[in-house]
Amino acid sequence: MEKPNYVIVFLRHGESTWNKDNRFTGWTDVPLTETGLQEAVDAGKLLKKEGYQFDLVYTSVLKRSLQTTYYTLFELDQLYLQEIKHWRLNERHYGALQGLNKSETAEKYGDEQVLLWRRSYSIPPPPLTKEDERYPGKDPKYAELKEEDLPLCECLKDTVARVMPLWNEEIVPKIKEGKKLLISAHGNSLRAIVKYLDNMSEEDVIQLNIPTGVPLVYHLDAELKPIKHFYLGDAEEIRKKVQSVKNQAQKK
Ligand SMILES: O=C(O)[C@@H](CO)OP(=O)(O)O
Repeated sequence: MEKPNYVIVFLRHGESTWNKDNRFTGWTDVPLTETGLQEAVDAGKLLKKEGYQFDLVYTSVLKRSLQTTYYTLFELDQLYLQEIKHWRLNERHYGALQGLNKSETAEKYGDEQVLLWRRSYSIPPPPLTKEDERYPGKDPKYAELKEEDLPLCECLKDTVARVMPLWNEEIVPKIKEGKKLLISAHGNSLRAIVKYLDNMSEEDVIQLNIPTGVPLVYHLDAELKPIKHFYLGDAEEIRKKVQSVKNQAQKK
């Protein structure tokens, strides 16, 4: 088997309160549930058991990713690590869908429309207005951002466009320095990175669903091309978790 030049681990946050309520979340800053906290602890235990240690951590600025990182690093006994919190790793902005129940939205607009909003590459959800309370320009977390960087909604293509500058300008140099990185983020910001790394087609990325709280390991060659990737944990459990993400927007 080809020996990797670099190893990087991605982690989607554990279950959030809005995952549990089955609502479109995006940039809404909701916390983890008890189950989500436990998923983060379990991810840390698993990483420890498998011998993973990190040099540096990247997270989004949303608390479900920050809480997950904290509990995971606690189990790894690596809370001392430097943690870079960056808005470019935030979840995809779900626009005016944020707050709506996914299956009720499917009842109203149909499964096909909701699948396009959730998983298509270039069809954005309906946008917010700048007057909307949910507009990121009203949130002090984003006070330093330029107006053109504040989304009203995003399709996955838009998320790729905002994640990639961080990937190329900051994360890639760190990988090349030999730093072992943990990237703690979200279902769709991780889909954006995985699409790029695996050079997935716009059609194939529709089928990509990333489960909560399961470490996703990538082995990369010298050019940072993936040699292989795999989830840590029980294959059947992971299959069920992926399936449940996929089915979230089914009509009741
Ligand atoms: O609501 C969201 O922000 C995301 C992740 O929870 O949902 P989906 O899997 O439907 O893209």
